[in-house]
Amino acid sequence: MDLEALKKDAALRAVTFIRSGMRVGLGTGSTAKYAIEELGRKVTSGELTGITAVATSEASDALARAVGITVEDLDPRPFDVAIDGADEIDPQLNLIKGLGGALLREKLVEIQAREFIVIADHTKIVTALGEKAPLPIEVAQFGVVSTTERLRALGATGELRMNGDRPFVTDNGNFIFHARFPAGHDLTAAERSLKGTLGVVDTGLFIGMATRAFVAAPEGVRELHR
Ligand SMILES: O=C(CO)[C@H](O)[C@H](O)COP(=O)(O)O
Repeated sequence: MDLEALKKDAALRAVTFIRSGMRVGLGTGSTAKYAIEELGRKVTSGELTGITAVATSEASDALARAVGITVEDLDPRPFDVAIDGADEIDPQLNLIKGLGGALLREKLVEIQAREFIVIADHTKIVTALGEKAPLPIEVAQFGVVSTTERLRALGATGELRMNGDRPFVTDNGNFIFHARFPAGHDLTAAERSLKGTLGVVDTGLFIGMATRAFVAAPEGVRELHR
């Protein structure tokens, strides 16, 4: 079974949690895409009515509108459900997110979700965050060299995410630094100092936010709880 089929399996399971009238947070990335498409199918077929959504990126916003979902701006009302992918998932459902470049809007939306469901294929499961993926950190463009020096002083190595020969620019006009830390570095403990670093807008550490995960493997979809 290929990874795309697994991502879709996980996404479809998560969408079964959405009921008519719900306000939904829509994630970003290749797994979240399947959830948005499935939700659009249920909305346009009339299986679900009264759905409103907020998207976590311009790309997901455009996709959601294209498949018939009513998309709104973010306001302080809670979401009944938010569904999104992840780059790493630890046993407590702490996450690394943001390799798709959308971590800030994802965190802004998912922090307001009563139920934040993570969808992924089995390759995203780790025993400790940072095992496989770099940690994406969104940084202001202005002073980026100074900011990355401050991050290096905290033990990070890494580089700016590039788009061809220029730094990748997020939907919010910022850059992304892909940080790596020495083996055994406790990323959840480092969150406060990383976030407190001048020039850092936010990190891809999503600690204590996910309530549930659907993780698809060739044997089937596993449901995980915090
Ligand atoms: O955090 C994200 C985007 O900022 C994505 O959810 C994460 O990168 C997983 O993406 P994919 O489903 O394509 O593997």
